[in-house]
Amino acid sequence: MGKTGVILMNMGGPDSLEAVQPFLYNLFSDHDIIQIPRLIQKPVAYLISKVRAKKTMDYYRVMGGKSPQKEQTLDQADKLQRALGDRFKVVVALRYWHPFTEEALDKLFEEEIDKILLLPLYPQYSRTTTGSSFNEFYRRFKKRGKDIPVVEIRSYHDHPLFIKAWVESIKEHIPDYKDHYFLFSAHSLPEKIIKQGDPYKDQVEETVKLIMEYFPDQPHSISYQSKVGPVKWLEPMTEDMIVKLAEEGIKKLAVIPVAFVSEHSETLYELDIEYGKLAEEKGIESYRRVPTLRSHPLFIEALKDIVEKHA
Ligand SMILES: C=CC1=C(C)c2cc3[nH]c(cc4nc(cc5[nH]c(cc1n2)c(C)c5CCC(=O)O)C(CCC(=O)O)=C4C)c(C)c3C=C
Ligand SMILES: [Fe+2]
Ligand SMILES: [Fe+2]
Repeated sequence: MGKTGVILMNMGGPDSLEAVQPFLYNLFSDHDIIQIPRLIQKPVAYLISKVRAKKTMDYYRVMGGKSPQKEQTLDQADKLQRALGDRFKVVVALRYWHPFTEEALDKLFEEEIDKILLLPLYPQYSRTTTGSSFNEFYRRFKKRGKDIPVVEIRSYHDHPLFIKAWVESIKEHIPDYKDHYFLFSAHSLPEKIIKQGDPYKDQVEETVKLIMEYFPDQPHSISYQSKVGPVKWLEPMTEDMIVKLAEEGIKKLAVIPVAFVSEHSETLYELDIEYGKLAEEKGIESYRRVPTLRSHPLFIEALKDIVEKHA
């Protein structure tokens, strides 16, 4: 009997400054994340990536020259593999930088596999993230000509252990959390995508509602970060919210990146550096950011439970 393969899926990030432009090219070439007319998508992606790379490289320079997402995802895979044991084989497929889906499949098929589970490291489903990783998987998998059943885990935004992991992590990192206002910050999305039926916003709200059941009476709100380009994205924007809260007299703010499970430019640069500075300028005295879940034991337990229930 073969093993059950588990493919952990994430976005990936540049692992050097030289990788920033090709990483951005891969991202803007993806029709699932950005709808540029197909005929011109690749040349336009090339132009945008060339222009944007300069600014994006500045973020990564400040972060030590790379995104830590790959290391953190590999660590999650390692811990999950140990938790699941030998009947499973866990591999990592990143969408826009190494290890790509093709590399993940090579590694997976070094052994006999009789079932595949697709496990995104995006707790809330969006067709721009999870949907894109699934589509990339099927394109590559089809070419292998293997007749193996595939199970999609679309989201786990409401999984009790995922919620518990956030609750414990908030308490661990901000022991005086009761004095802080909770600002849940999630990656934004173009509003058009939500109007077309993407469940992302509803699922983010559900995650927050379930976390807040453990913190009755704690003042809190949700905002969205990291808008790209000129179209309308989900609001309120995190930076506007920080200014508004400061103006309302909030002095202690805890920012909780509820849609991310590893660190990258959006947390280490945008939340910590950019918005940290903004908060200070606006008079916030305690600006604290809860780390992403990474390999928090309860998060690994959550992933293990999700895999076992789908296996
Ligand atoms: C162009 C449109 C984009 C959409 C739609 C989008 C959705 C989306 N993204 C994440 C998570 C991450 N995005 C990251 C980087 C990043 N994202 C975009 C564009 C869109 N994202 C760009 C251009 C970039 C590169 C950085 C920049 O130039 O600003 C990252 C960080 C990667 C890393 O540093 O390792 C993450 C994580 C989600 C969850 C999401 C929709 C729900
Ligand atoms: Fe993004
Ligand atoms: Fe950003």
